[in-house]
Amino acid sequence: MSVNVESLKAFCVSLPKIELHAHINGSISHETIAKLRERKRETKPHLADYKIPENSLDDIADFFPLFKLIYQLTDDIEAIKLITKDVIDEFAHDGIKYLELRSTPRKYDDTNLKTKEDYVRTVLSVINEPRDDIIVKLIISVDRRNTLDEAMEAVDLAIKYQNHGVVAVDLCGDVHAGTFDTLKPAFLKAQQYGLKVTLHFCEVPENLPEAPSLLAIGPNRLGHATLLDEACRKHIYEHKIPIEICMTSNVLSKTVPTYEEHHLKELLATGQPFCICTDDKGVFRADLSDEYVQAAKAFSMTNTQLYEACFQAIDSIFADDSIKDQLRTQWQKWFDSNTKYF
Ligand SMILES: CNc1ncnc2c1ncn2[C@@H]1O[C@H](COP(=O)(O)O)[C@@H](O)[C@H]1O
Repeated sequence: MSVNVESLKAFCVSLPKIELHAHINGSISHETIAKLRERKRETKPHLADYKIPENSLDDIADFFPLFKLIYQLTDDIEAIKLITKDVIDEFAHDGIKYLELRSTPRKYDDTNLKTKEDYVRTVLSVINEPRDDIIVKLIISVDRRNTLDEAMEAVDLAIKYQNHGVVAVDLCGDVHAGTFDTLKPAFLKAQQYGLKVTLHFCEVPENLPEAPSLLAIGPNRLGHATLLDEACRKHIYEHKIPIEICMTSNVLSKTVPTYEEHHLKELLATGQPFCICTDDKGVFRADLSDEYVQAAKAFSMTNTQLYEACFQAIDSIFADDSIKDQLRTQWQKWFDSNTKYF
């Protein structure tokens, strides 16, 4: 099928969309990186020419070290405010109406970002700025490299700020590092306090042995779920656990060979719940509208199917039912006034 990519892209931008899997520090655009470099010109001259390298990954293992430099640019309160604001503005500009950002709290002795609580409060101060074009919530990430004490600290912050925009906790980080079982008590505590849980799941085959332990806690969503064995597939499908799909991230980090071979195909065919997401739109240089374009091209999705993909994702958000209802009304209104596309 030949597709007019320009009009497909315009449609995908105009489509009201939901983003549920976006790491703040991986989502920083090149324009914002330039602003960050400028801020640090005197204190960190070695970063004066820093750019996020393009198409540089031979393997997903090459991805995680990128943050050693990105974090040097985002190590103070003003930088965290700047990146959070710019990332939200960029998502809003791309037609996202509901956004769950996620981030791993950090602290530094030699900047004004003295505690992980400072980090969370700073991100929330921006997320909670009133605006009428987008709703934003926060998921607090626990890094696989964390000790249990560090994971508990992150979860305690999530609990403390649960009524101020935090909706869930996430397990993320270097897929070859750490073990879930070490961190599991922290996730169980989060659940006891009513927080939702999403877990990066089987991005690489080496994660399969711990998969039963991850599934046993009853996660509300899973990130990626790229390489499933039969037992995982059966569990996820029976429990209809929504999957956060990040196609460009998977293809560029080479955990999936091509868009056409992406496991979204199977979710579409079997009617499983999913949400198309960006993961790290700065590093992978693809907006959410681009991800919809890729899905449409790879799986010959019609405009109606793309709209339905966005609409069904509302069921998987972590905000409460009143927000879900509000979004469904907003989507329906958009649909009614955009019949030209269908
Ligand atoms: C490619 N797939 C992925 N798999 C696992 N973890 C990922 C990831 N992409 C990003 N992160 C996690 O998010 C952090 C950056 O954002 P924040 O500092 O938290 O805002 C990275 O350090 C990594 O731990």
